[in-house]
Amino acid sequence: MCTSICYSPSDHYFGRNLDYEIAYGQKVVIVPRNYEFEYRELPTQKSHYAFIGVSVVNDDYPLLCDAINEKGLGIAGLNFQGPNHYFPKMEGKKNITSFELMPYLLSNCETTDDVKEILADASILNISFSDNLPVADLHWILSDKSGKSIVVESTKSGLHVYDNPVHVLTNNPEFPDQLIKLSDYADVTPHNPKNTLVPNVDLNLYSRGLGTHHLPGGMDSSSRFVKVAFVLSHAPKGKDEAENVTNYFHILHSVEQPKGLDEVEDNRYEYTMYSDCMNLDKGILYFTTYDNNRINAVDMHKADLDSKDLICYDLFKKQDIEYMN
Ligand SMILES: C[C@H](CCC(=O)NCCS(=O)(=O)O)[C@H]1CC[C@H]2[C@@H]3CC[C@@H]4C[C@H](O)CC[C@]4(C)[C@H]3C[C@H](O)[C@]12C
Repeated sequence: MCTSICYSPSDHYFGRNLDYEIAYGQKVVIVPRNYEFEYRELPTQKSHYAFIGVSVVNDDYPLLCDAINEKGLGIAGLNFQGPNHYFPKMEGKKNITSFELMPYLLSNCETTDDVKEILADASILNISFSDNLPVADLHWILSDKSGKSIVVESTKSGLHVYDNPVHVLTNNPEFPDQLIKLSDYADVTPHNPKNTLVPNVDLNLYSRGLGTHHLPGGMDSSSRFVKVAFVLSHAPKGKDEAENVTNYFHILHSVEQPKGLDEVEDNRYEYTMYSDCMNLDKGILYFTTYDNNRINAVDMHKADLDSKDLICYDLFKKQDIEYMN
């Protein structure tokens, strides 16, 4: 499972929890403007917008999990096994493979409106990157620095682009169904509830936080969708970057998966491998990992963005405890 959000207190902060049981050796990667992209069915691009994100690097190619570009557009891919369907090559359409979608959109778009325009005549091509890598069944959330979010899903009925008013995405079911389920929790509130159950009885409201009593807490995709939508929509605005980044991680970590709770096969558990927070306005990527709670950061603007070569930084690090005595 995964969870992605866009938090917009003033600047816009985009990113995700990557929850899985297999580490693919992800790194923080900067793709500079002159790194050449050869696409399977689209013209080669010698230069494009620069971007930064978390990526598997295979044969010097960035297989992105999530990233933002220098114009303030962010995109993350989340598992969508089941409803997902990619297509054979379609004449008269832009055929984009699923692993090319993120780099292609980040290379060419500034906003989610640009993305809608580019995808109007596109189809997601059912081709794997190489014989030893599976085709990943994904859907995508995109946000931009105007604060808009959209979701892109390719299903048997075609390619769909939805406006995303709650600025969150998890996994199945299809996005419109996730939105409908929110209604079941419409009365969840940060306030202590008013007793409308037995109004003439003086109930002892025995705890703080009873307004959230019915908030789901499961590891499953719809529970995380509802919970993070609630946490995000009530998150305070910080007064500076550090406070906003701190708030952001508290929102995402409210739906993180500790090891041991989500068994995917005998004795194998999915857990939150990393969480990242990318400032769409400033081009900075912050991250924490399962084994390292410290917030680490990479600023794309401190790198040579006119280069031709990928720039990589380690993501998975050891725990870093400050012993005080
Ligand atoms: C596993 C992750 C989703 C996590 C998630 O949502 N877990 C819910 C499980 S569930 O919903 O409970 O079943 C996804 C998200 C992005 C993916 C990479 C995208 C690039 C590349 C595409 C290639 O084609 C295959 C290899 C490749 C490196 C991909 C590996 C893997 O697929 C990644 C990491």
